[in-house]
Amino acid sequence: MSTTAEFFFKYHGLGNDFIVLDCRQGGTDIDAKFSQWLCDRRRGVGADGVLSLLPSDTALARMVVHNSDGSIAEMCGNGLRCAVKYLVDHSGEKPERIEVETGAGILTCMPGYGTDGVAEVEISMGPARLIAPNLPSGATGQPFLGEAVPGHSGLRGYAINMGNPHLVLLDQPLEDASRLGPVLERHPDFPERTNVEFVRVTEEGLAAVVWERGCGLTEACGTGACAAAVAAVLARRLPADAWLRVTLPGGDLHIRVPSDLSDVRLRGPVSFVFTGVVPDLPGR
Ligand SMILES: N[C@H](CCC[C@H](N)C(=O)O)C(=O)O
Repeated sequence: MSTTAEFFFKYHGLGNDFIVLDCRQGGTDIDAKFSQWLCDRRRGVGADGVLSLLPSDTALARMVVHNSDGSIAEMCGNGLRCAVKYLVDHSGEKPERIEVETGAGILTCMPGYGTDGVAEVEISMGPARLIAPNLPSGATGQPFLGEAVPGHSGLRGYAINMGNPHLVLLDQPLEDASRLGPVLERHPDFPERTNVEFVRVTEEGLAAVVWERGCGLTEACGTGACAAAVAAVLARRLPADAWLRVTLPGGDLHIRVPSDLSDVRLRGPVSFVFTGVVPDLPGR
């Protein structure tokens, strides 16, 4: 099924790249096959995901996140920053804040402006959730913090949910991401699969590599950076209520974790790349 969007708009946040489709007029989203094709870096446009913007009764738009494997994610931090740049730059206005409906709730986004429209976006990401119901601790309503990952006794993980699931491995070598990421993404105690963060605590904050659910290794991951910072604060390795720098392969994101975990903040740059005409899916 194609979409009611006539044009696509390509953006990235630190190299985590997305195709934005504005479907608010016709209201028709794409299906898994169409998003897989659009994301194909040889046969399609190429991206880590597709962000469909649909009508919303409660916000400027509802954002649906399609991973490059065609699966749907509840939330995407870098993607929401890209969607905000599209929505604001095409509005003819320069609002201080806008609201977007996501799978993690209605989130408030604060654009920062440069010479070419929105240059940076801060997002109020909402709370970090700590209960992973299928992990052993989840059955008793306890958080999974720094415990041995079932079936991987040498790994200690933090299950942090930012609307989407994350398994954070503090002090795990970043170079293990391509080997261990695909195994842990499909860990049986994460029936919806999970994103996996490999994190080193540094003087300035964190260094992280993320194996993303439904995408694989990416240059950056907004919700992953938030989950990594929450884990480091809970482990008392970094301070709460302070802006922390998370260095990813594509660059730096800044995260602020409140001591009550109620409203995690994500801030980072966003770039427009190009636009094009949405063709019908070949062979359909
Ligand atoms: N692959 C993720 C969605 C995109 C998250 C990431 N790109 C971000 O910036 O938060 C998932 O399935 O949960």
